[in-house]
Amino acid sequence: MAEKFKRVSIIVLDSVGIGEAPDAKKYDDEGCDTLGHIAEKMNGLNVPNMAAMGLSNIRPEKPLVGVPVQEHPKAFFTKMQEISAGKDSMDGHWEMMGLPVTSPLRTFPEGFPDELIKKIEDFSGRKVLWNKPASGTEIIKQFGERQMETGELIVYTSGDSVLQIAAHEEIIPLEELYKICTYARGLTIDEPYRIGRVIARPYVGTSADNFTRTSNRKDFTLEPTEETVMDFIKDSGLDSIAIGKINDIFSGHGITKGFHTESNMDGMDKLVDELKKPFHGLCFTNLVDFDAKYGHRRDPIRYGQAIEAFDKRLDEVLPELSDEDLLIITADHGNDPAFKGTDHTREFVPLLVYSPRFKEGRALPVRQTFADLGATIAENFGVRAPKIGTSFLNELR
Ligand SMILES: O=P(O)(O)O[C@H]1O[C@H](CO)[C@@H](O)[C@H]1O
Ligand SMILES: [Mn+2]
Ligand SMILES: [Mn+2]
Repeated sequence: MAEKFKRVSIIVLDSVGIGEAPDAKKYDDEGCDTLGHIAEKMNGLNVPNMAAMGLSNIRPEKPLVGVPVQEHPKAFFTKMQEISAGKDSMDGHWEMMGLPVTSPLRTFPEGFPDELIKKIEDFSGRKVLWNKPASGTEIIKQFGERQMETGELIVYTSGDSVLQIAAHEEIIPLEELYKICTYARGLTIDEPYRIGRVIARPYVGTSADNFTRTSNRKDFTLEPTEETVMDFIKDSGLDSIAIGKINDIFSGHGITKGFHTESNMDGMDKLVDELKKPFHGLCFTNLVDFDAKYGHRRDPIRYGQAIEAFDKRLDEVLPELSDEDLLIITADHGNDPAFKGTDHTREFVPLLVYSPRFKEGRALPVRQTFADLGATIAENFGVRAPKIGTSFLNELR
């Protein structure tokens, strides 16, 4: 196969947006800017690796505080706009792989209909608590102790198309929680519910002041409605390695090997391990802590520290790359920790494209859809192209 790069590694920094999208108003997200606000709150972001690649060059008109614009950026850089209707992980990742979600998935700002809740109660033999939007860490503070006494299910949602069930691991065993989620997933695939994700949210602890969620979180995502670039890669006999929640997001489709991760750092450990082996194809990593631990929690300082910790781990990634490697750093949506509310924000996402083969990078045109990424990878491996998306492979020289 005459591919340009033998290995393509994508790292999705979950929710690390780079400024409001042109359609942010439609989502009531005007003024959001995940990276920009974090860099301000940190009084400067210390990310030498991404800085050298050209992170601030993506927006020279408003560089990120502490991230100098480079005269000779090491990577090709730009930002991408999302065309999917939603601003959740599923929409973002599917669109990257050529499958935008154009008909909006259902959201339930008033809670889920009684009929659906009743079915979950009948199936589980447990009563449902709350059934409204909430922040996951707050809701277990509020109801965790009660759940420990009564065994009720804490069901909540957000601005996204999600049905989440929080359950204390010692009260509602994991296996039972997953069973209930699988049942709820089955009920909510088609209209009138059509929910993007059912998410199991297990936690442990003895009282409200020490409840902590565990990495046994599990996302039951809708099955992709059509094949994606992931399938095209796998079907061509190439490796398609998934690290973190990628496997859940694609319901295992188009994946030859999937790794569950405990944290961003665990995700980076696994990526470095894979890079040390001679794979041929795609390695697709999602680092979810940015979103789950800091974005939804509206904690800009710890969010910023996590970005700095990630950048430091690039010190171990970069030496593993040869001229036959392409490394792509991007994100799936925004989640500005300095913004109102606790939901995702409609933003551009950064795109850094690096190979040791490049003498120097430069600006790529702003991408009109995340699908340009999938189109580029498909062209690289000579596999079927997605229905939408413009490859920028030829510009990488
Ligand atoms: O507040 P927590 O439980 O982290 O939930 C958040 O996580 C979901 C998935 O990213 C979002 O839709 C939001 O509800
Ligand atoms: Mn996400
Ligand atoms: Mn999220």
